[in-house]
Amino acid sequence: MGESKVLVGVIGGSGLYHLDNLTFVETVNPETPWGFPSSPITVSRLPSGTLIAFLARHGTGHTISPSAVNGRANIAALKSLGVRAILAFSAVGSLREEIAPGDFCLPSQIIDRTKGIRVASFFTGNIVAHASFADPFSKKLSAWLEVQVAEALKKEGRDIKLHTDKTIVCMEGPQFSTRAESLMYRQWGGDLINMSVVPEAKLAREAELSYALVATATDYDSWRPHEAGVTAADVFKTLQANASASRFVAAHVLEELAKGVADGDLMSILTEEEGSMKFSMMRRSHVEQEDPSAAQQLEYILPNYFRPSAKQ
Ligand SMILES: CSC[C@H]1O[C@H](OP(=O)(O)O)[C@H](O)[C@@H]1O
Ligand SMILES: Nc1ncnc2[nH]cnc12
Repeated sequence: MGESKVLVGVIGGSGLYHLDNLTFVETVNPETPWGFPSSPITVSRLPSGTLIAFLARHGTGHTISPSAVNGRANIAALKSLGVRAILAFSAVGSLREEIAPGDFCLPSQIIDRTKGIRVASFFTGNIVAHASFADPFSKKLSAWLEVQVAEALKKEGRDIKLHTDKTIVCMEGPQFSTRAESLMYRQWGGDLINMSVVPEAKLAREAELSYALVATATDYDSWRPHEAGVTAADVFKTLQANASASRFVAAHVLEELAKGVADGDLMSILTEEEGSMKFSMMRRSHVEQEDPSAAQQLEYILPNYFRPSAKQ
């Protein structure tokens, strides 16, 4: 990898275990203070020369259930490579008639229905922080993606629809929802449902990384009257086609991002969240009770605040 840093990380979800058209550079498997990521990370070079990192959320053989994904290790490992922004892909159920299986979506809001069994923060020791999460996806990155994903889907040529500004429900799983839950999520304003975006988006925010989700619909979940409820077989039917469209979209988006960064006009998108944790921490400069091991762990993701010389 030499001196060059990896600017963008891609997290592949169900069905998306690798990307296309990239020049392989190396595979790395950093051990973070929170353990190893879900899969070794593939570092590749785009045609323009920019490096990107790819990580399979459920492992390359899809061996990790959504509740067992080590989100902290995944986010920390990507950050340790120099990544500033994450493009995450996810297979989702649709809670709306107009979002059909095969459609793409860039959500803007999350309803968290995970059950507290996933570790959802880097701040679990005696250093307390409350990250701002009103807008869970990076706004500039999502707005830029809207244009780029639409352009990519047009080029792809299969007339795939793109929806924006939607709300995604993240449930615990691994079982799918009941009909009553599915109907309730619609009443709550949910448009999509998955099992993965929490805590990934929360951890990315704590690590000051720009984060956006590219969701691809695989099914109508279980809210439609007179229709059978969703099964894994339904999801598998569209998974391969969605993954191939996602690879096409990723190739286009990453190349455009690399061009923009080289021209100097996109760096502000990649660094949108940088500095956002500065006033989120309850550290009091006159209190010397901070656990040095907690500070040392946090230095891995937030070196600007936790390098020994950076104590505020
Ligand atoms: C295979 S259906 C349920 C499974 O698919 C989605 O995974 P990902 O978000 O990683 O694409 C969903 O969140 C569930 O984990
Ligand atoms: N219906 C659904 N519920 C939760 N996660 C999903 N991923 C794909 N389809 C899903």
